[in-house]
Amino acid sequence: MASEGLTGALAAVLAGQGPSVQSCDSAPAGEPPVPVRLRKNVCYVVLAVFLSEQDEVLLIQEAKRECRGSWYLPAGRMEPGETIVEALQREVKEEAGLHCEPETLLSVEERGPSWVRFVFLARPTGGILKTSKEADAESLQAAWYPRSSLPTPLRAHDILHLVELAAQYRQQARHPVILPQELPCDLVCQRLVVTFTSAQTVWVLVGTVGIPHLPVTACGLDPVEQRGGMKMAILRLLQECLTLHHLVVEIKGLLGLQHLGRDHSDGICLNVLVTVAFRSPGIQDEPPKIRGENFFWWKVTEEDLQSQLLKRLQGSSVVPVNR
Ligand SMILES: C[C@@](O)(CCOP(=O)(O)OP(=O)(O)O)CC(=O)O
Ligand SMILES: [Mg+2]
Repeated sequence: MASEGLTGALAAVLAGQGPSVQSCDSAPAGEPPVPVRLRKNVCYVVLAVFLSEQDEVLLIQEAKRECRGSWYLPAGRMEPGETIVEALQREVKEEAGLHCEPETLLSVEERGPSWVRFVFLARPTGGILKTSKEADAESLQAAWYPRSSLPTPLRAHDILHLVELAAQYRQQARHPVILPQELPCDLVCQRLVVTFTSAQTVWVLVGTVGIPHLPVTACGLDPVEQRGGMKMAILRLLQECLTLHHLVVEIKGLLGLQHLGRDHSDGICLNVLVTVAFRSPGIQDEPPKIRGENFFWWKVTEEDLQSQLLKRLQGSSVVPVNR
């Protein structure tokens, strides 16, 4: 029988929130992971997609020598001490002249745990659009363009997919609003909602060290985990308790994001929905066996929680995490 705390934690994570990270259930071999420091061993980037009711996209013209004159979405590297939303609002003001509010996370992109980009759908809330008269080192100007005819050259074509994500979200929101929760964290880590479903029953993997909790895996900044991406930390934890070769593991995406930024707390915790299923198509009514004492399968029987979880699973109602 799960504790009330566990039910509350799962409900909070499904609502895009979540408890602050107390400890990790899995970490890279060797030295304990060092606290991350922005601009020292991690780089976080924020990027805003503004899509007007007239289906126009806000683009900025880059001033940097290496991409001068090319067009891109307002984006930039976070600075120590700021929250993710403060960084987004600063970059949009600097590059486009506008005040803004984030509507929701659209996507999280990673090139390993030391480079993570947070992509937001955002809306303008004031300010004056930057024209070429206000050109400076941050950007030459900003302008709205029809989504069907963006200017060239683009700094990089990766933004085309992001603009499409925004248009799809506007057309039909596939996931609830998900915004960063300001909670302290020292590492780049992932809290996992690992599920096994059979008929209309769903089990969730629970860590037993300390009080029962949703397991947390710390991401390493070593070359192996950099090359393998953030999924390596998830597979490492699962390998510690399950026999993966007869299972299919699917990392569905983000349920929530936790970061503080202030007080040198530069870590992030991604709350990630994961499914495990047996490779063999036979009907498996029970979840796969767990090795050791550090985890168990919790059958979610609380009706509302179970239906919320099944709904998220069936609809893949999560923010995509892409490499
Ligand atoms: C790194 C980017 O996602 C763009 C954001 O970084 P900038 O080069 O625009 O940084 P700032 O000078 O802080 O605005 C592009 C990439 O290749 O990742
Ligand atoms: Mg920039």
